[in-house]
Amino acid sequence: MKIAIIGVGNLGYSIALGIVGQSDIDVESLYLSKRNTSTLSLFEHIPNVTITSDNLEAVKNSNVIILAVQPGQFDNVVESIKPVLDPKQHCIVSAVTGRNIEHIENLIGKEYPIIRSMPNTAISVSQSMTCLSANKLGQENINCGKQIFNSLGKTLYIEEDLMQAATVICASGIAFWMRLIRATSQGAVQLGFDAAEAQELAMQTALGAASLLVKSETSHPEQEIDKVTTPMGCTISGLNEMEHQGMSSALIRGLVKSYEKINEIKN
Ligand SMILES: NC(=O)C1=CN([C@@H]2O[C@H](COP(=O)(O)OP(=O)(O)OC[C@H]3O[C@@H](n4cnc5c(N)ncnc54)[C@H](OP(=O)(O)O)[C@@H]3O)[C@@H](O)[C@H]2O)C=CC1
Ligand SMILES: O=C(O)[C@@H]1CCC=N1
Repeated sequence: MKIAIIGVGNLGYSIALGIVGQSDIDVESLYLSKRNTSTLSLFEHIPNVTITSDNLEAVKNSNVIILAVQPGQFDNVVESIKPVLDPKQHCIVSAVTGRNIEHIENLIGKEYPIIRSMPNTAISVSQSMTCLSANKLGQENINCGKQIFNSLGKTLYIEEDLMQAATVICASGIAFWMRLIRATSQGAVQLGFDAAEAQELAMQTALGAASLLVKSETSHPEQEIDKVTTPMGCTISGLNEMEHQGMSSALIRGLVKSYEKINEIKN
């Protein structure tokens, strides 16, 4: 694959890190394009990686075009690369929030494979949960997206009308889980651990909890909770207090609030 990432900011940079750190993807070349390339020095001496501020050069020399600019920058960027787009050469993979497939087709035409993707920043460590949807040609070429995103975590193909919800759960979800881990660290410091120890305890326990579900056959959180909550013990006391304080409710309401906000972004 010859890949171009157009817009190498928070997300594009994470995708680039994932791609260069992953030997499972057969990448012949990787173009990283943004206006100010000084932030890309980490990639300077990596074989097959070209850093450029020329989007047209990146697109001409690639066949998978990953778009990772801000929604407000998207239309101008797509219009500017349109003259060098070729439906026989290019598969378009957009990671841009709130710009749906119909919108992209209206900009470039229906004759392109278009894959809409929603990765998260854990793609930099090959642990993204990436949701994908596609137009008809994109579905026929879905392997070009799956080859990349399956190597950098897991993928789920979804109907496009679930993409906003997927963004909240998976992409914003990184921030939500970080805050839960941070709050656990703060509690651990109050209970006597130093900051570094506290973070290690919080991180590894979060990883362990998720791994139990990923690896077990039963895969239901409440079954794992039952194993830990000794009758009249400390776990159930703490857990019930958290629920009295609205933990599940706060999380669900936060997810719904994010969803309401993302739906305010106009196509
Ligand atoms: N951050 C996240 O976790 C996630 C973000 N997203 C989506 O990904 C998209 C990008 O988000 P994020 O990475 O946070 O945003 P950033 O602002 O960090 O990145 C956007 C990048 O685009 C570059 N850019 C802007 N204009 C151009 C242009 N004309 N040509 C080439 N590059 C350009 C900017 O660099 P420069 O100014 O140097 O050109 C910048 O590095 C958004 O649509 C967001 O909704 C999706 C999932 C997760
Ligand atoms: O917060 C946002 O709007 C974007 C979409 C998902 C992650 N960042």
